Amino acid sequence: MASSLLPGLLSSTLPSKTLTRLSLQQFPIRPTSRTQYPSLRVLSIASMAYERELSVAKKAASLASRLCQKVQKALLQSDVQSKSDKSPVTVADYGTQALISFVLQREIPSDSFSLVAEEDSGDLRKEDSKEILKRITELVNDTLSADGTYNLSLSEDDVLAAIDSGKSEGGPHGRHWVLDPIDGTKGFLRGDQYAIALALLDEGKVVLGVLACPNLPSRPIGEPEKNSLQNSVGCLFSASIGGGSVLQLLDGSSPTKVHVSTTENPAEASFFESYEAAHSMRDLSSSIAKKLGVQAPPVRIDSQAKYGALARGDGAIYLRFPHQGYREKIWDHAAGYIVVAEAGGVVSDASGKPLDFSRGRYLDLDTGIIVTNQKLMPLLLNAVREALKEQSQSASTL
Ligand SMILES: Nc1ncnc2c1ncn2[C@@H]1O[C@H](COP(=O)(O)O)[C@@H](OP(=O)(O)O)[C@H]1O
Ligand SMILES: [Mg+2]
Ligand SMILES: [Mg+2]
Ligand SMILES: [Mg+2]
Repeated sequence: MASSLLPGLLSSTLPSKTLTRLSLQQFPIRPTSRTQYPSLRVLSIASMAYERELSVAKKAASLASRLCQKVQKALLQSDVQSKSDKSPVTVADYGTQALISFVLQREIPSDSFSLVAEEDSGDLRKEDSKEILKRITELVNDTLSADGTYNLSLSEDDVLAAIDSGKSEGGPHGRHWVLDPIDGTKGFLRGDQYAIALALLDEGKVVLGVLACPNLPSRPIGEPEKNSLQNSVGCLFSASIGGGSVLQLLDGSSPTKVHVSTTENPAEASFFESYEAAHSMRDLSSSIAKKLGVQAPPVRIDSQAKYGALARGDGAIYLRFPHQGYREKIWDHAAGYIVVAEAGGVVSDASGKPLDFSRGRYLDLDTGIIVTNQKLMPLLLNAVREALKEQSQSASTL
């Protein structure tokens, strides 16, 4: 539980009077009101219940975006490490996890939640990681001090403890924050799309989610630039249960409700898949798209930015079919799931079952994940069924 998160962090590093509230004007911690979002409907009772958590999540993710942007601009070879599963991890993944864990711990009663997050500090505690830990600690402190909300500095031990507070197993009871500090690390390294993804599970259900996509243009993907407003880059999607999905720029401006594409015609629909060929079976996606009558070629984007783009109607379908044996983790989908669901979309496994985020750190899935609007889902499920049948028939004749 959270009382064991960041042991000693607050008491050991804070001057006693520094329990200040967050100050960023564009992401106030005070409950959002109708006057701030004049174009929005009054939020439902359910979403009001998580209003404070939502504003804390937005604040934490936007702070983390600044840290990531700084690292991405000046990425050093020494900023990148390889995890035991050979996947990449950078100072920005660790820095973001420490920063967000710290903000949650400061802003939300600490005995009321746990944190399920992707990274851990194992590699950073090794003798040859001293320099990298120093750099992460500097990054976190620079980001905090540039923001000015917290008048304090974290020690290296605080940073390690903050990262390790994300070891929770989650599960069906209580509240668990779910964090992917950088989703799409490979995209981040290429200078492409990535997302900071933070969601809250309450009694096993995703009740809010925030997706910060620092490299996502405000104009729809695939649409040419038209004017200077459309040239802005950096999107923050947020959603809470019953409250709809909102997109604003990362600088806090232009909050608007978003909705998934309403197209009923697969010939007009475009589909998203992973940029990384190793993350999803492209032959299978292409066979599904063909059966459905989709004309456009796949749009390949890294990270949960796909969920955000789909929530605002840039494309109508997202197909994800990992190779056999791969186990999906909850932090790769929780925030994206609620952003799409609250924008009117449907997210399910390949057999049409809803995703179950209550089973711990992994999703227990049937084959793959498919996302689209309510009208197209029955057609998509038929196409998936047929394509999977063909795939297994051709495998058995080999
Ligand atoms: N072989 C594989 N199959 C499917 N997903 C994989 C994978 N290897 C890594 N991933 C996951 O794919 C995520 C990126 O998703 P996408 O393909 O949509 O960009 C990675 O998140 P991280 O970058 O947070 O590690 C990682 O969890
Ligand atoms: Mg990773
Ligand atoms: Mg991820
Ligand atoms: Mg990640």
